[in-house]
Amino acid sequence: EKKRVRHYEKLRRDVDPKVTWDTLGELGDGAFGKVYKAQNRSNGSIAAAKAIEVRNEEQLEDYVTEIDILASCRHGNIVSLLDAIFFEGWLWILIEFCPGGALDDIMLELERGLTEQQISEVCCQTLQALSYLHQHHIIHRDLKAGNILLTMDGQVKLADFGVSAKNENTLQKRATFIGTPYWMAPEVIQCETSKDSPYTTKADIWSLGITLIEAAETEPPHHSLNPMRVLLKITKSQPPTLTNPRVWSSHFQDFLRRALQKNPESRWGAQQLQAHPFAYAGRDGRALKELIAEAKAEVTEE
Ligand SMILES: COc1ccc(Nc2ncnc(-c3cccnc3Nc3cc(NC(=O)c4cccc(C(F)(F)F)c4)ccc3C)n2)cc1
Repeated sequence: EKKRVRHYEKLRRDVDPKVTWDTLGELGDGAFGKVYKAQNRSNGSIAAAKAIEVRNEEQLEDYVTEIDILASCRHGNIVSLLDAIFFEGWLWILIEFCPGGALDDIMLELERGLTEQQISEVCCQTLQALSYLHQHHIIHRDLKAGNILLTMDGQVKLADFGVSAKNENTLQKRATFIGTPYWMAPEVIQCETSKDSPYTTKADIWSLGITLIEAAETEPPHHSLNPMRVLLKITKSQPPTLTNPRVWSSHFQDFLRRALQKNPESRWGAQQLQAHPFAYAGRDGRALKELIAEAKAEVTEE
């Protein structure tokens, strides 16, 4: 019968990506397909390009949600969509290239955590991205240092390299293969059905708290436990705190207390936390610029 071909506003069809984009080299081989660095032949802009093999229209539908979210998110602290092309069974998603890479890779490179000033700058800019997403009723669901990208001038760009499509129906599929649970909020693990779904925007705030501990200590709490044990630990234990509180300010510790409330109702929201002194101190941005310079310098030294 006639193949149903839907039209998606942001998706170009039957255009060979090679006509617009020149692939420069591989960026990594993700679980879903290959990721390349690519340059736009006409304006020279650099992109990260994900190529996914799509067997049929219904599988394409899953990925279109990700493209819709990326296309609708216009914010300085969220990665922006440069192009999306479906050509000869391959879906190409191209977003602005962030030369600094992901925050977890930067900590691996430097073999150390961030300073408190650098953490407050990550906190301030990530909160702005979360505020924007939450105002648009989008929940990230997988916030961690591995999904925080940096530009050369120390700007945070929130990304999501996890399984694509951030929508309810894949939530079920997602639920079957739960990602790494270290950053998961207790209510998400307990699937407490608050109203319609276990997730509320507050789940991202818990993950932000865990991500800031990760930025301070290079690993999230309970990182030595296996994923199954972590689910129990998170739901049973008191909220995690910094291992060595003496080396951190009371503002940082108070911020974590507000974000790592086990009851989502008493957990502060993104807007509220943006006014917290710890996030407010991170408005500057210079400390992150130094972090990138160091990480990049290390690479050239090798
Ligand atoms: C190893 O060294 C590096 C150095 C620089 C970079 N820079 C970079 N810059 C931009 N993107 C990437 C990237 C790397 C691996 C896989 N995907 C990447 N970006 C990407 C992200 C997405 N999707 C999202 O980020 C996304 C999807 C759903 C929701 C959201 C959000 F909610 F955050 F808006 C974001 C789609 C397509 C691509 C190519 N990587 C990466 C590794």
